[in-house]
Amino acid sequence: MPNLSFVTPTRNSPWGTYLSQIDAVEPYLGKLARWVETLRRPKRALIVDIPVELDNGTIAHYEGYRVQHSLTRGPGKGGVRYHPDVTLEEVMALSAWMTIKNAAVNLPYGGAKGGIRIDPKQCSLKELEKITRRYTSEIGIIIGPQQDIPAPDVNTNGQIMAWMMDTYSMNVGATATGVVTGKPIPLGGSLGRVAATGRGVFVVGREAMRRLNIGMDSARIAVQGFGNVGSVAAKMFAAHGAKIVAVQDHTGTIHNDSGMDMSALLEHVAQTGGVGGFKGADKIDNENFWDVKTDVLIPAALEGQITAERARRLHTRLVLEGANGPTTPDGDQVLAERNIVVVPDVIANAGGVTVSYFEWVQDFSSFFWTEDEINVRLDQIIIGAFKGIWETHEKHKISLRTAAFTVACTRVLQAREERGLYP
Ligand SMILES: NC(=O)C1=CN([C@@H]2O[C@H](COP(=O)(O)OP(=O)(O)OC[C@H]3O[C@@H](n4cnc5c(N)ncnc54)[C@H](OP(=O)(O)O)[C@@H]3O)[C@@H](O)[C@H]2O)C=CC1
Ligand SMILES: O=C(O)CCC(=O)C(=O)O
Repeated sequence: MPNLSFVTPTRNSPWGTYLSQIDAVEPYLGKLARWVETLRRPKRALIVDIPVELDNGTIAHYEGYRVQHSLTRGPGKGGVRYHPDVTLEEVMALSAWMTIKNAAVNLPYGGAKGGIRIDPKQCSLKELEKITRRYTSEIGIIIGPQQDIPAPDVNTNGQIMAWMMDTYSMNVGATATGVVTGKPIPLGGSLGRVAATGRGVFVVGREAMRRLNIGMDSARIAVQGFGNVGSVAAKMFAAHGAKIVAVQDHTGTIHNDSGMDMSALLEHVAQTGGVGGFKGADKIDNENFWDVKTDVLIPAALEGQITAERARRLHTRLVLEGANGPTTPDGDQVLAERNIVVVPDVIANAGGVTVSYFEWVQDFSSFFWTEDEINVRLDQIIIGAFKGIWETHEKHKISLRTAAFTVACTRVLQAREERGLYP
């Protein structure tokens, strides 16, 4: 492990996972490998204290982060996560995966990510607004439409982006719609952004399934996480004939061997807040989710879910990583030994940031596209990027993850070399 004094990663922790992915790509970088160390260090990491007065009158302090892993190919870009387990180490890894993802689909961005260590389910709407506004002011010294552009991630949404945009705009004295993406449509948001990540998961999955001869009509799919990414992906796969046989979130794990009715499940989740208790499926133990017989498994929750132990139990042919970093290095090794194909996060979930890029471009030009135009362009970019990664995987006989990293790191390090080091 490189000697960064401010984190202590382990082999399967998020930053440790990212570092092992960089180790794997190094032999495929040719002469650019002399620059690889730049990828093992974030360019800039900001830790902020967020003091707020709660509804009961007490003062609470939350820890917030914004990490800009790379600014080599353009401004930082990446979401903001609200979760009680957020740490600097996790945000560093998430920001580094943004560098790789943005380069893998050739968007003109570096990579960044932010987060607050908080359980937003315990906060009132008023408290959430205060926390978001204070966090935005604190990280305001490093974000901006040309510097670093946040977006939604776990437990953040259009409302939070609206507060961030408003706070930043008040602080700079001008409306700056391009400072965040994933905004509501009336504030310069883009059509198609809410569904974009799940749509990208579906499009990449369909491309991979075609290459692996997995028929859509007969495909059995399990999804972990039924939020923005998992629910849209599940709905799209079901609409194209696949069977969603298992779904898991914090409220439980449900299973139906004949496939579930997605409209009814979405309705149930809208009413009750989770998949638990859904009448159209049986409840099973959470750990048994990993034993369900499937063709495609979509982890769409958090990091570190597919451990070596779970990877040994999977009955599937394809893992489609909707979440960022869901597979540990040990899990990845077991999947490779078992010939289970993994389409990595950095391409499988790149649809969201791609439409964020469209939103940013639309905000700058103040000219807005139709949803059809957005979806056609999204599909073109994602399918083209996946094709290039697949060809690299076949050419070097390497995993799709190492192939995606080869394409992306080559772009980042070429830019690094051409920019040079000194002001
Ligand atoms: N939103 C986006 O545009 C993008 C998101 N991603 C990644 O996709 C993943 C999901 O993000 P998103 O859908 O936006 O987040 P959401 O907050 O919308 O949903 C997260 C989902 O995961 C569930 N979940 C959380 N922890 C667990 C767990 N331990 N076991 C089972 N389920 C769990 C949540 O359940 P519950 O509600 O019950 O807590 C919820 O259903 C993350 O890794 C994120 O970084 C990647 C690219 C873009
Ligand atoms: O839309 C964006 O800018 C970033 C989304 C994100 O955080 C991700 O892709 O993980």
